[in-house]
Amino acid sequence: MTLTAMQASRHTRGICARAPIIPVLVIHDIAHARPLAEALVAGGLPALEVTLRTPVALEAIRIMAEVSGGIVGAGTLVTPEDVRAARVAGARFGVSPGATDRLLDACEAHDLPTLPGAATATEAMRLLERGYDMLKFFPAEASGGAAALKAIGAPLPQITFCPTGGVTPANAASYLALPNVLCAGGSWVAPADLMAAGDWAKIEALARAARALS
Ligand SMILES: O=C(O)C(=O)C[C@H](O)[C@H](O)COP(=O)(O)O
Repeated sequence: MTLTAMQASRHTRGICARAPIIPVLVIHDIAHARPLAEALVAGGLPALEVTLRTPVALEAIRIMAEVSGGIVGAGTLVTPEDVRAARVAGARFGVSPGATDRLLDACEAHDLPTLPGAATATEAMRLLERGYDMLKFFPAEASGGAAALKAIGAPLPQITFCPTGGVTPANAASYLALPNVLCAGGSWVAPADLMAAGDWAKIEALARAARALS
């Protein structure tokens, strides 16, 4: 089967509607995969983005996909090979910092609903032309933050975004208050030091606090 862009956006929209925050995860130790996913899901954040930035990322996706209640996706999709590997590992959605036709062709061919990245009105319009209306706004803070996204939303209200990159507990609410934002991505719910310490209870508490954002 081949996924259309509109089907993909409908799917990623559903995932983004599940919780206000999608944790952006950088996993170095495969032993962290399962307890991390369990803590985040228990804290109320079911959609998890595992970035393909570490050697164990694909194996982590495989393990986390077994955690009940979670929806595990692959981040940092850059090449068609990333898409294929993410799909084989069991990723149920993809996230990319930007978008190219080759990457989107691969996502559609492999049935991987994807949240493609855009940082400008032109990039967002190109993706909309292709049928994508649920996008990642990246890098959110460096691209002007909530003010920029609000301005983009005025002429392009049909596009919904998941801002990611520099989103923190302090600024998340300013994004989530915008009508064109469904959720935001952030790495703060799974800090490297808490993961290294195996402090899953504290990570669950961070997830719970993120879940309460609106
Ligand atoms: O690798 C990817 O595809 C990404 O998704 C990049 C992430 O969006 C940012 O690295 C998250 O940024 P922070 O929340 O500021 O740490």
